[in-house]
Amino acid sequence: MGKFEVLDHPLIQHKLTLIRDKNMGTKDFRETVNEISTLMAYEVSRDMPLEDVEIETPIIKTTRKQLTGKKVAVVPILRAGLGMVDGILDLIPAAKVGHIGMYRDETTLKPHEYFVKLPSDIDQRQLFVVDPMLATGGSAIMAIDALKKRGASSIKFVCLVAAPEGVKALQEAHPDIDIYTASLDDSLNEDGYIVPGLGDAGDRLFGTK
Ligand SMILES: O=P(O)(O)OC[C@H]1O[C@H](OP(=O)(O)OP(=O)(O)O)[C@H](O)[C@@H]1O
Ligand SMILES: O=c1cc[nH]c(=O)[nH]1
Ligand SMILES: [Mg+2]
Repeated sequence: MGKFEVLDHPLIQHKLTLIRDKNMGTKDFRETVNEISTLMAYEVSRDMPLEDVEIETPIIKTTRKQLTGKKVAVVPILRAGLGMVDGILDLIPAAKVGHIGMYRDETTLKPHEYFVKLPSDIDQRQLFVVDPMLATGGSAIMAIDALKKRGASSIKFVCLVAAPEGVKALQEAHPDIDIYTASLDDSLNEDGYIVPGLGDAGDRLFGTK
């Protein structure tokens, strides 16, 4: 079974509380989601492998560490996942970005895929699949199905808020992936929204309500 981690750094927790407030406007919401995503990228990249490399400082030759292993691609689940991309690229600027478009039918809560555009070498890359909300888990499961079908094998899923139902479903469907969230919330309501949650992340990021 992959990891399941709640990233409880105080800065992440504080900023998450700020964006839960229904009175926060689009500009501040977008900026703060990016800030949280940068902090989460720092935590999620903790286990990136290092190798020894010989360098020469102005003083002596020495052997020090540099990153090795798979290069990264960030894969936002559209639309709301887009809100996390720039914050992650601030820390990992050389990462490629793939896009998976997914919307959840408001009545059935079933996800529908409408767009997939990925770097050609996703089978060689460490993927960070990002979406602020893991609710029923349907969208994340379908997005990761689409990635695996195209050869992806190293996948971390990063969200801001997760419902217990979504975590369970995602772990059952894809037991090999690591899941990182800033919060494990209480439950889902009858409309499929996370409680307490932060509302509709896509609408709040893009002002579409
Ligand atoms: O776990 P699930 O039950 O599948 O729900 C979570 C999905 O719902 C939201 O997207 P939405 O369908 O609202 O699309 P949007 O990002 O374009 O607003 C959210 O960003 C996730 O992708
Ligand atoms: O609470 C939720 C659930 C799904 N999608 C959202 O944007 N918010
Ligand atoms: Mg939405």
